[in-house]
Amino acid sequence: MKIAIGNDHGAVEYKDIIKAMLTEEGHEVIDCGTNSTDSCDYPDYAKAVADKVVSGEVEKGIVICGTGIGISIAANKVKGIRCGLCTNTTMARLTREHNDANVLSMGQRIIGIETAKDIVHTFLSTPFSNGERHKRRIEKITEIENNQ
Ligand SMILES: O=C(CO)[C@H](O)[C@H](O)COP(=O)(O)O
Repeated sequence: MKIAIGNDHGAVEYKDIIKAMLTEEGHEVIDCGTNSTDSCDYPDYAKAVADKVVSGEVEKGIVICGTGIGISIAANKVKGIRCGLCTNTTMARLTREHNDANVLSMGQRIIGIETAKDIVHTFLSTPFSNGERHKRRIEKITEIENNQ
Protein backbone atom coordinates (compact mmCIF):
# COMPACT_ATOMS: atom_id res chain seq x y z
CA MET A 1 0.00 0.00 0.00
CA LYS A 2 1.13 3.58 -0.62
CA ILE A 3 1.07 5.52 2.65
CA ALA A 4 1.97 9.11 3.58
CA ILE A 5 3.33 9.74 7.06
CA GLY A 6 3.91 13.05 8.82
CA ASN A 7 4.72 14.28 12.30
CA ASP A 8 5.92 17.18 14.38
CA HIS A 9 9.08 17.43 16.49
CA GLY A 10 7.42 15.42 19.27
CA ALA A 11 7.07 12.28 17.17
CA VAL A 12 10.19 11.86 15.03
CA GLU A 13 11.20 8.71 16.90
CA TYR A 14 7.89 6.89 16.36
CA LYS A 15 7.68 8.07 12.75
CA ASP A 16 11.12 6.61 12.02
CA ILE A 17 10.24 3.27 13.64
CA ILE A 18 6.84 3.00 11.92
CA LYS A 19 8.23 4.08 8.57
CA ALA A 20 10.99 1.43 8.80
CA MET A 21 8.46 -1.22 9.84
CA LEU A 22 6.09 -0.46 6.97
CA THR A 23 8.89 -0.26 4.41
CA GLU A 24 10.22 -3.61 5.62
CA GLU A 25 6.73 -5.04 5.17
CA GLY A 26 6.65 -3.93 1.54
CA HIS A 27 4.61 -0.73 1.77
CA GLU A 28 5.65 2.39 -0.08
CA VAL A 29 5.96 5.15 2.51
CA ILE A 30 6.13 8.83 1.60
CA ASP A 31 7.69 10.77 4.45
CA CYS A 32 6.20 14.26 4.68
CA GLY A 33 8.48 15.24 7.59
CA THR A 34 9.52 16.64 9.91
CA ASN A 35 12.77 14.80 10.35
CA SER A 36 14.13 17.21 12.92
CA THR A 37 13.45 17.46 16.63
CA ASP A 38 13.61 21.25 16.35
CA SER A 39 10.29 22.80 17.35
CA CYS A 40 7.83 23.05 14.45
CA ASP A 41 4.09 23.37 13.80
CA TYR A 42 2.05 20.18 13.44
CA PRO A 43 -0.60 21.68 11.08
CA ASP A 44 2.06 21.95 8.35
CA TYR A 45 2.65 18.20 8.43
CA ALA A 46 -1.02 17.31 8.87
CA LYS A 47 -1.79 19.24 5.69
CA ALA A 48 1.08 17.67 3.75
CA VAL A 49 -0.23 14.18 4.55
CA ALA A 50 -3.91 15.07 4.10
CA ASP A 51 -3.31 16.62 0.67
CA LYS A 52 -1.69 13.42 -0.55
CA VAL A 53 -4.63 11.33 0.67
CA VAL A 54 -7.25 13.61 -0.85
CA SER A 55 -5.44 13.82 -4.20
CA GLY A 56 -5.27 10.02 -4.35
CA GLU A 57 -1.49 9.97 -4.45
CA VAL A 58 -1.60 7.66 -1.43
CA GLU A 59 -4.28 5.34 -0.10
CA LYS A 60 -3.86 6.11 3.61
CA GLY A 61 -2.16 8.65 5.86
CA ILE A 62 -0.57 8.43 9.28
CA VAL A 63 0.00 11.54 11.40
CA ILE A 64 1.76 11.64 14.76
CA CYS A 65 2.41 14.44 17.25
CA GLY A 66 2.89 14.57 21.01
CA THR A 67 -0.71 13.70 21.86
CA GLY A 68 -2.10 13.02 18.39
CA ILE A 69 -4.81 15.58 19.11
CA GLY A 70 -3.58 18.71 17.36
CA ILE A 71 -2.40 16.91 14.26
CA SER A 72 -5.73 15.05 13.96
CA ILE A 73 -7.71 18.27 14.36
CA ALA A 74 -5.62 19.86 11.61
CA ALA A 75 -5.90 16.87 9.26
CA ASN A 76 -9.68 16.83 9.71
CA LYS A 77 -9.88 20.42 8.42
CA VAL A 78 -8.92 19.19 4.96
CA LYS A 79 -12.01 18.37 2.92
CA GLY A 80 -12.33 14.62 2.38
CA ILE A 81 -10.24 13.64 5.36
CA ARG A 82 -11.58 11.43 8.12
CA CYS A 83 -8.76 11.22 10.62
CA GLY A 84 -9.19 8.99 13.67
CA LEU A 85 -7.09 9.49 16.79
CA CYS A 86 -6.37 6.05 18.25
CA THR A 87 -4.84 4.96 21.53
CA ASN A 88 -5.57 1.24 21.17
CA THR A 89 -6.30 -1.38 18.53
CA THR A 90 -10.04 -1.43 19.20
CA MET A 91 -10.22 2.23 18.23
CA ALA A 92 -8.08 1.51 15.15
CA ARG A 93 -10.43 -1.28 14.07
CA LEU A 94 -13.57 0.73 14.72
CA THR A 95 -12.37 3.91 13.03
CA ARG A 96 -11.92 1.82 9.89
CA GLU A 97 -15.09 -0.28 10.23
CA HIS A 98 -17.43 2.54 11.28
CA ASN A 99 -15.82 5.81 10.14
CA ASP A 100 -13.93 4.62 7.05
CA ALA A 101 -11.05 6.75 8.35
CA ASN A 102 -8.44 7.49 5.72
CA VAL A 103 -5.89 8.96 8.14
CA LEU A 104 -4.69 7.51 11.45
CA SER A 105 -3.46 9.78 14.23
CA MET A 106 -1.40 8.77 17.28
CA GLY A 107 0.50 10.49 20.09
CA GLN A 108 4.12 9.59 20.83
CA ARG A 109 3.82 11.06 24.32
CA ILE A 110 0.68 9.02 25.04
CA ILE A 111 1.14 5.42 23.88
CA GLY A 112 4.02 2.94 23.84
CA ILE A 113 5.72 2.03 20.59
CA GLU A 114 4.47 -1.56 20.56
CA THR A 115 0.90 -0.33 20.91
CA ALA A 116 1.54 2.19 18.12
CA LYS A 117 2.82 -0.57 15.81
CA ASP A 118 -0.22 -2.76 16.58
CA ILE A 119 -2.54 0.18 15.93
CA VAL A 120 -0.91 0.80 12.54
CA HIS A 121 -1.26 -2.85 11.53
CA THR A 122 -4.91 -2.96 12.62
CA PHE A 123 -5.73 0.32 10.90
CA LEU A 124 -4.17 -0.74 7.60
CA SER A 125 -5.65 -4.23 7.54
CA THR A 126 -9.24 -3.47 8.57
CA PRO A 127 -11.77 -2.76 5.80
CA PHE A 128 -14.74 -0.41 6.07
CA SER A 129 -17.76 -2.47 7.15
CA ASN A 130 -19.90 -0.94 4.38
CA GLY A 131 -22.86 -0.99 6.76
CA GLU A 132 -25.81 1.15 5.70
CA ARG A 133 -25.92 3.11 8.95
CA HIS A 134 -22.21 3.87 8.77
CA LYS A 135 -22.47 4.97 5.13
CA ARG A 136 -25.38 7.25 6.02
CA ARG A 137 -23.41 8.89 8.85
CA ILE A 138 -20.33 9.38 6.69
CA GLU A 139 -22.53 10.97 4.03
CA LYS A 140 -23.78 13.38 6.70
CA ILE A 141 -20.18 14.29 7.58
CA THR A 142 -19.55 14.99 3.89
CA GLU A 143 -22.71 17.12 3.81
CA ILE A 144 -21.39 19.20 6.70
CA GLU A 145 -18.12 19.70 4.81
CA ASN A 146 -19.92 20.68 1.64
CA ASN A 147 -22.08 23.24 3.42
CA GLN A 148 -19.18 25.16 4.98
O1 LIG B 1 0.70 17.19 20.91
C1 LIG B 1 0.81 18.15 20.19
C2 LIG B 1 -0.38 18.82 19.62
O2 LIG B 1 -1.57 18.21 20.00
C3 LIG B 1 2.14 18.73 19.95
O3 LIG B 1 3.06 17.72 19.66
C4 LIG B 1 2.56 19.49 21.19
O4 LIG B 1 1.64 20.52 21.47
C5 LIG B 1 3.95 20.09 21.02
O5 LIG B 1 4.31 20.69 22.24
P1 LIG B 1 5.72 21.34 22.47
O6 LIG B 1 5.87 22.47 21.45
O7 LIG B 1 5.65 21.84 23.89
O8 LIG B 1 6.77 20.27 22.24
